Amino acid sequence: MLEIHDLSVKIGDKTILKDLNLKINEGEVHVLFGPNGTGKSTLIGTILGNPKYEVVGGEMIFKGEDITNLPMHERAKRGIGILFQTPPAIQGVKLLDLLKIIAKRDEKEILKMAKRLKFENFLDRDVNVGFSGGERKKSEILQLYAQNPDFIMFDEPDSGVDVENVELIGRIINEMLDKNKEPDERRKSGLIVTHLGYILNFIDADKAHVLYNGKIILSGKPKEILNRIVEEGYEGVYNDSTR
Ligand SMILES: Nc1ncnc2c1ncn2[C@@H]1O[C@H](COP(=O)(O)OP(=O)(O)OP(=O)(O)O)[C@@H](O)[C@H]1O
Repeated sequence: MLEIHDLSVKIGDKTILKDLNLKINEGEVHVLFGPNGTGKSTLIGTILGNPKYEVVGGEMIFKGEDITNLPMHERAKRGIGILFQTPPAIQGVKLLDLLKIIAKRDEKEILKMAKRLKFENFLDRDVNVGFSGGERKKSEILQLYAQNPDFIMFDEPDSGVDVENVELIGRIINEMLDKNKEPDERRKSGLIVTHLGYILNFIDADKAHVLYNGKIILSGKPKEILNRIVEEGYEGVYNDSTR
């Protein structure tokens, strides 16, 4: 679904990502770990097409098409979606009205999902205005569910969410990524940035990567990678990778 070849990205005159390679097949969910400031949000923003990030080398191929120079809305049209770390509030727009505009699913399905998220009482409120951290996450999940993109990036879906809701959100993300279907019926793919990995108890992730100083230094099974990070720290993992 998504192939990234030798991607290098700058912000201003600072190079953040260096010759990065990543391949996420249809039906796969990948996890991205890495210390603060290492370029995780930069990678997500670059895939999304945020003009703040300047691609100075390499290419991004999505569903066989080179999207490296496509504007953001064209990428969204092709099925790239995101759950932001800190989503914006939209004064004067009711959540239900926004959902109706962006929906690629039946309204009944969306209302059912709102109930599952225990969020039906928020549909008449302005989008994200005065919402708590966890409520914003639910609002964004509901918007993503309505949009139904094929490739979804999650930037710290567990930040600011309590234990009970991490489980609920994790299970819903798992379903949105087709993980409750048989492997050969899965059509969605995802990339999840998480610091603590707790949400991975509820999401069936296929592969994890460690991003360090703008490069992927290690890839493997999510639980094994997480254990290594906990045991050795990022610096230890990096030192091992250079031996
Ligand atoms: N506008 C900017 N000007 C200069 N440097 C920037 C700018 N925006 C981001 N950076 C730098 O780019 C680097 C990568 O940032 P990025 O947000 O991608 O890291 P991250 O891995 O997502 O970090 P975190 O885990 O803390 O969210 C950081 O050193 C950051 O300071």
